[in-house]
Amino acid sequence: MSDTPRPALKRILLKLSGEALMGDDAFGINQATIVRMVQEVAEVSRLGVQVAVVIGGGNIFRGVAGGAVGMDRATADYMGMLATVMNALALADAMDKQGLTARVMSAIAIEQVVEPYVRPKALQYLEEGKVVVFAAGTGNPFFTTDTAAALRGAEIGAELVLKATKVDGVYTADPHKDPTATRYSRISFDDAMSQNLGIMDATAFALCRDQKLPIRVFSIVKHGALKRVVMGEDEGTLVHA
Ligand SMILES: Nc1ncnc2c1ncn2[C@@H]1O[C@H](COP(=O)(O)OP(=O)(O)OP(=O)(O)O)[C@@H](O)[C@H]1O
Ligand SMILES: O=c1ccn([C@@H]2O[C@H](COP(=O)(O)O)[C@@H](O)[C@H]2O)c(=O)[nH]1
Repeated sequence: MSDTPRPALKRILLKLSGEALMGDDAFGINQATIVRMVQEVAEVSRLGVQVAVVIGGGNIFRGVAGGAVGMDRATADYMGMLATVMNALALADAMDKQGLTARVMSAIAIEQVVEPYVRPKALQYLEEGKVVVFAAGTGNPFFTTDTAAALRGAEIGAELVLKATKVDGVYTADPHKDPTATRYSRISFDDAMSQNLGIMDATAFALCRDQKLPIRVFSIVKHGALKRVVMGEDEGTLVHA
């Protein structure tokens, strides 16, 4: 019998920040960065963990920014959702190149480009060991891909939502703005919401809280951090019920 450590999780929902895809660039997708991120995903997928991904779009377009310059907010949000479809296609392409089998499923019907989100089909792909990339967020304006991650995570019965971002956890304040901010190793949903911690939106926190679906926030920039989370090691911040 092998004594190789086994993953602590069977099925995860990984939220990848769109902004993290930029690497050190000003916008868009940095090729070396996406390849490195996909290597980390491939490592946990090959351990037998079922991986579903929700990808953000902040590296290409944010509806709230479009709204701020006078564009109709809902129209701007649809543009933001389409931006996540572009990221999802790039991610799936990079996954296929690394020997993973990826399937992109969109919350908005664009069937010539990607298949629509159908829950039983997504579950089937996960059981088959394919990586499912959920594109177009929730399919509704006025939401975010963090909320899509909470929603899809609950729908597929993920044990944990992993928010992979540029910071290494939840801080007392935005660490990019307040250098004195300190990191929590764990925090309850109620405390995160009552303190208005901007790492995720309140809708995402509330949905995960109600569904008793914990979130772990960790750095996708830190090599090996994703695997450490999957192996049940202490990494980043746990947000719990
Ligand atoms: N209390 C906090 N703790 C940690 N980070 C925080 C906090 N408040 C705000 N932030 C900011 O939240 C950012 C993380 O958000 P991130 O870019 O991953 O989310 P996102 O907006 O969903 O991403 P994207 O839209 O690019 O997919 C961090 O880079 C950090 O600057
Ligand atoms: O369910 C959703 C998800 C996203 N949007 C719009 O897309 C952009 C990009 O998503 P991020 O979560 O910011 O990465 C977002 O700003 C919204 O404009 C949406 O409308 N509905």
